Amino acid sequence: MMIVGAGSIGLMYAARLARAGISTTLLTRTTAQAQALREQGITLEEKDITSRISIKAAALDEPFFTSTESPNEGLPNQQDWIWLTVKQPHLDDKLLHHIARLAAGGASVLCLQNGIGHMERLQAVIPPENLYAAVSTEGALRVNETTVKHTGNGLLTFGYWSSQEKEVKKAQKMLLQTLSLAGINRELSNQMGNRVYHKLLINAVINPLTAIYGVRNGELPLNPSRKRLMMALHAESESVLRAAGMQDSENSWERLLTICIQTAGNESSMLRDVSAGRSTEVEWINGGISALAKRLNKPSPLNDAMTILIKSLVI
Ligand SMILES: NC(=O)C1=CN([C@@H]2O[C@H](COP(=O)(O)OP(=O)(O)OC[C@H]3O[C@@H](n4cnc5c(N)ncnc54)[C@H](OP(=O)(O)O)[C@@H]3O)[C@@H](O)[C@H]2O)C=CC1
Ligand SMILES: CC(C)(CO)C(=O)C(=O)O
Repeated sequence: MMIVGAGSIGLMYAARLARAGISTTLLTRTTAQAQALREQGITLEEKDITSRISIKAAALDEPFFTSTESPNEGLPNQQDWIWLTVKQPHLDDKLLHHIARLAAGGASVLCLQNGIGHMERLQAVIPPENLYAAVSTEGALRVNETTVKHTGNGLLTFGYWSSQEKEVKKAQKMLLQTLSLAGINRELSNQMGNRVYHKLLINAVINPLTAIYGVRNGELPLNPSRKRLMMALHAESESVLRAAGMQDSENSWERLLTICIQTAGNESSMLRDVSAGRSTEVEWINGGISALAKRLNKPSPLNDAMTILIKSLVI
């Protein structure tokens, strides 16, 4: 396994895979983080136990990964999986180029981003039979360069991004087995577009509103005015996503409220980004819904407003 992006989700999955004895390499942005990981391993904080796990790590632009003299040396092969665990704003042309190069030997690419828009960009550089979308409901929070907290158990759902691809390949079976060996709850889906839309609907409501009001997920529906705004944003987003092809969205409002309760103590990722002054994923969440609405000739005033409001909070 090769995991690109040693943040919350990348460190959490890398630690659990490596702990199960699965060969795992973390590819970081900085050489300093790769060196710290090589020296100290990953400290994984779980509910009852904290463990230290040795890990292989390198910076993505270290000579080993960028060499043009022996371009295929050390690169992943057809049996391997490359997990992409960076955030949406990180996925620039340079990183896409790196990913394409890493995957040139036929490795499968698993993309764990929330929001929409990234898969279309990856589709331009990765063949459809090797490109997978994933939706994770696990919770993870990076404490520092080598320490991560596993904040909530969940499920990793993955499957081909292209609906044309049907064959269950050896690589998928291998990943299912590997995840099971690592104690990671997982399922294979042939409806990833739909899964991505369902997660998007949740993120489009909880993330911007918790960030604007500065509240944890559980507090959001407790105030009646905030709850009315949640309902209106949910109705608009659901209507756009249904028009775009989302299925099985009955009871999605109740599901949204259940997630607020299940993750009551969480600060949403957007609230955390805004508080830390980092760029957010709003452009790929509410901005993604606005872009779909525009394409479908539908109005999306609330999603448009969320995008502007969140962007104005991070200068
Ligand atoms: N955290 C969670 O619980 C969940 C997150 N997700 C989704 O997963 C994705 C990742 O989230 P999360 O882990 O929280 O984000 P983080 O910001 O914690 O991690 C992103 C990591 O990507 C690294 N990165 C950025 N650019 C590059 C690059 N060019 N090369 C290598 N690494 C790079 C960053 O490095 P640096 O720090 O050095 O800049 C950082 O370590 C997001 O789309 C999020 O929505 C989905 C479900 C749950
Ligand atoms: C589901 C939710 C809202 C949990 O916090 C999330 O995915 C996020 O914070 O990005």
